Amino acid sequence: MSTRFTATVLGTPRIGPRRELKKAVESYWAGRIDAAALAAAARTLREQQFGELRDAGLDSIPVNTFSYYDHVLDTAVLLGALPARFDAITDDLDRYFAAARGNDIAAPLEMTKWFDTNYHYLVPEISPNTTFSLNPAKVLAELNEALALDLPARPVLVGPVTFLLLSKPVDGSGALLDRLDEIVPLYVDLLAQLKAAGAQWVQIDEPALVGDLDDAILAAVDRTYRTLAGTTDRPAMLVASYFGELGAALPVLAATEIDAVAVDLVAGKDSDALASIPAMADKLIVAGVVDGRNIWRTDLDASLATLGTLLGSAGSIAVSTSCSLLHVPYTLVAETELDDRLRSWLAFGSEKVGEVVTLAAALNAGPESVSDTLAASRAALQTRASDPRLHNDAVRNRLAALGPDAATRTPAADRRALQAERLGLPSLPTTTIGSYPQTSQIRIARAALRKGEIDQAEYVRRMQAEIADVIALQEKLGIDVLVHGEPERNDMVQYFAEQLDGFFATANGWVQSYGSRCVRPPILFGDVVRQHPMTVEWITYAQSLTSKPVKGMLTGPVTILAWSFVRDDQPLADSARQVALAIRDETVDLQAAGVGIVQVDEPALRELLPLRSADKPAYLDWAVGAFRLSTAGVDETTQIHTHLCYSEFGEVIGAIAGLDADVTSIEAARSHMEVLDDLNAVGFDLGVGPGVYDIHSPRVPSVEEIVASLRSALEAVPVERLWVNPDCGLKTRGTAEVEASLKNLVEAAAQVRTSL
Ligand SMILES: Nc1nc2c(c(=O)[nH]1)N[C@@H](CNc1ccc(C(=O)N[C@@H](CCC(=O)N[C@@H](CCC(=O)N[C@@H](CCC(=O)O)C(=O)O)C(=O)O)C(=O)O)cc1)CN2
Ligand code: MET
Ligand SMILES: [Zn+2]
Repeated sequence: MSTRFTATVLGTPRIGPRRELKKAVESYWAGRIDAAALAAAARTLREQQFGELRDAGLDSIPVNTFSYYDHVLDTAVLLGALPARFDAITDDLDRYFAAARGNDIAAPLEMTKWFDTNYHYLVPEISPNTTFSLNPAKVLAELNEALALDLPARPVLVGPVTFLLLSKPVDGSGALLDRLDEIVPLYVDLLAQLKAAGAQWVQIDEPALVGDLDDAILAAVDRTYRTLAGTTDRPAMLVASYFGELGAALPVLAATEIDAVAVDLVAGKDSDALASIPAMADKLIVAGVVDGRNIWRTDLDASLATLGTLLGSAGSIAVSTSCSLLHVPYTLVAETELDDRLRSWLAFGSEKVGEVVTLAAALNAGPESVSDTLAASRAALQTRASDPRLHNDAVRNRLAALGPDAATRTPAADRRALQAERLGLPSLPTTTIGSYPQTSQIRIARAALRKGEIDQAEYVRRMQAEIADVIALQEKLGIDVLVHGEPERNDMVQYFAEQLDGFFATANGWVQSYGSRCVRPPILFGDVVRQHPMTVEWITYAQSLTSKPVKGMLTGPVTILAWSFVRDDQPLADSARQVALAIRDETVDLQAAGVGIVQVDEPALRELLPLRSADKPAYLDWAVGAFRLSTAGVDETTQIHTHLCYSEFGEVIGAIAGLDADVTSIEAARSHMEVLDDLNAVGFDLGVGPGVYDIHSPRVPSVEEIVASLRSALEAVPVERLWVNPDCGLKTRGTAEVEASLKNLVEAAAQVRTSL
């Protein structure tokens, strides 16, 4: 077998340490730079990164983890599987971006969550007419680029089983695993080409195998990897899993001739199973002991112990991250405002690479060879465990004193009548989800405040002016329940985290969310305390400008946790109750300020759903409980709304009903209102606003199509329960298209009302 390596990572961030790729791609879209300039910017980023990984001491370096937009879209291109509607676009790059973002004639591919992360991939569409063909230009180019720098480059591919399981059958396609016979030969061909180009190793990612496995999937794994590993004309083959354990897929893979398996030893529990599989004895285990999903410094002693137990199970061991570093920021070096103690607890991307190298050195040359590093790590873990900021007795006592009724409201039917009387809304009330366009004016004002170029009073004046514009626009359009537009929020999670004790925010900790869009997940490190109201002044200001009701707008506890880096020293459920209490206090303050409707968004409810069925009920139980705790502090005349998006809701439909929110706005435009039937099936009988148009595209929906959506919704939901709203917030859209779309939405609601 080929030379074995000892230290690697499964993948890397790619947006650029200062979001250089985001800026280059957005400049290309805006026509400010050409394709050559974009390619040059991308190449510079890759070469910098390659150099850093090599200099850090990795002896196998992933390539082809770069992407202009998304690696699943790249895989669809690799396999010639873009839908025919993009065929007319002759330029490769423009066709690629059209598939990602849509254009005037063709809708983009759907976007959905990458397993249980906040990264979104584009869902390939496979129709009976899809004729797969191999387009290896990108992976070969990135391989050659790395080999030219004399790097131990390991091309990374999304595996055939995962690719098909993540794709969507369209135009009457049947089970997609049946299409393996068409794509496995392309992988065989590609493996030969990678070998000919000089690749010693290839990494084939099969994260879908950490989900529920049935016999069909296991048979597909067996068939695929017998074929792929059985070809002799190939590099050494690593099959990588992450985000959980391989479980039953592990012995199946081990029985094939693959050379190495990567296991996630942070999220999964494959280490015991590895020991009992004799076939592992001549393979390499790539042990994912450094957490690629979270930002805490690794307990190196514990990792060494884990590695030690694996030593007897395999031919050899390499140290790695649990998954790609795509999900963490580049480096702590960019965080200039952290206090030194906090900093010592953390490891971002480059620090994790350092941990991998240290662990590999300890394995190869003995722990003495890195004793100083091990000692520093131990000391940092100690200061973290003993830091007083981790515990707040007042919060813990408050939570302990809450009875079960703290999460229970008056029965929904009783609330409905009281709220109807208080709010006096027309039938089919119109509303929006919260945010209005985050214009560059708004972001520049925030940047100016940060740099001290304007003071807080000036910042408040500018945000109030934005709020006044948004209120005026909604009044002009004739919307019934108004929002303030969220201009003051850099992000719907970070905004709250910045004001809560127990969290800290990063200055440059950007992580790709989708395409060129990034987030800076806050870091939850201690008990959560709300020191002061977080939204009341903005909402009451907005309410002072109009006689229509303005919704208070909050983010729910599950979503705040899902989009943060969370503490790993207590169950997530406990953290959720602490955050819930802070949100609950905010709802009560909004109510006291006269606000009659409060929306508590939970777009990430589905995202945190565990990947294996056995773990799902316990999650849904605490998640629903935390939401209810956050919303049951108000009295029955206050109408609670929630909002859900970005997912297939099938598996969480029961939980949605369990939230007991008076009104739920839910993404539905792309799924054609099917979600309403699903809600009926679980006896859901509360208010619901199925999104009537897709906000992810700049296209303005016509009155007729919104009318058609509403009529189809009315087949599933009685008029008394139906609300009219877009699919999600409008922050990524332009002002002109928002105004045109909402005008049509109001008009459509009016037409349907008069026809009732
Ligand atoms: N956390 C989170 N996860 C989520 C979502 C979400 O809203 N939040 N929604 C879904 C994903 N959708 C998303 C939609 C939009 C953006 C998004 O627009 N991100 C912005 C950054 C938002 C932000 O933090 N803005 C800051 C900083 C903005 C900035 O770049 N400022 C410039 C200066 C101003 C300028 O030149 O524009 C700078 O610092 O250099 C602010 O407004 O203050 C971006 O990538 O551009 C992200 C995710 C699911 N996951
Ligand atoms: C990703 S869900 C977004 C909800 C939020 N209130 C908004 O409108 O932006
Ligand atoms: Zn949304």
